[in-house]
Amino acid sequence: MTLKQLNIAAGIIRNSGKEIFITQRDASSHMAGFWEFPGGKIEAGETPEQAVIRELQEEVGIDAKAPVLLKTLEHRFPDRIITLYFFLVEDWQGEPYGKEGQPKRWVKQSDLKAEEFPPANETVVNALKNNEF
Ligand SMILES: Nc1nc2c([nH]c(=O)n2[C@@H]2O[C@H](COP(=O)(O)OP(=O)(O)OP(=O)(O)O)[C@@H](O)[C@H]2O)c(=O)[nH]1
Ligand SMILES: [Mg+2]
Repeated sequence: MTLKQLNIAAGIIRNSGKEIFITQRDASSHMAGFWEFPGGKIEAGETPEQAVIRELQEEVGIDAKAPVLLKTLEHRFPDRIITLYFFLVEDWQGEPYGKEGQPKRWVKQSDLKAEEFPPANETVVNALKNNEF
């Protein structure tokens, strides 16, 4: 079996109070029940930046301005290999909400918990916790 290769762009939406907006993955999805930075698959012909802007419109209803690429990493799951592009979003229009009905919350950056996220997020979540970004 060949592994599925996916490219994903995700947005770390951070407000001026150093809180981050996270959403919970649907019960029927890959990594169900884990919390995530909203985002999704980069489509053919899209740059990672274009993808994160589109995904944030679709999933949380904001217009992200000037997302900044923080980190790119690859993670091998048993059934797939994903390349993740994590963008910091500190400037946007609108108020983020769970546009697809998904649970959401704002969490203080220092209170993020790596174990609430898919394993691929560990280094980024720990870097945020440690104020490296
Ligand atoms: N959005 C997002 N996906 C993540 C994160 N961490 C992580 O491992 N993933 C994985 O990356 C993939 C993201 O795909 P997705 O399901 O969000 O894709 P999508 O929004 O395009 O969904 P769709 O295909 O249902 O339309 C999933 O396999 C998910 O488990 C994260 O922080 N944010
Ligand atoms: Mg998604």
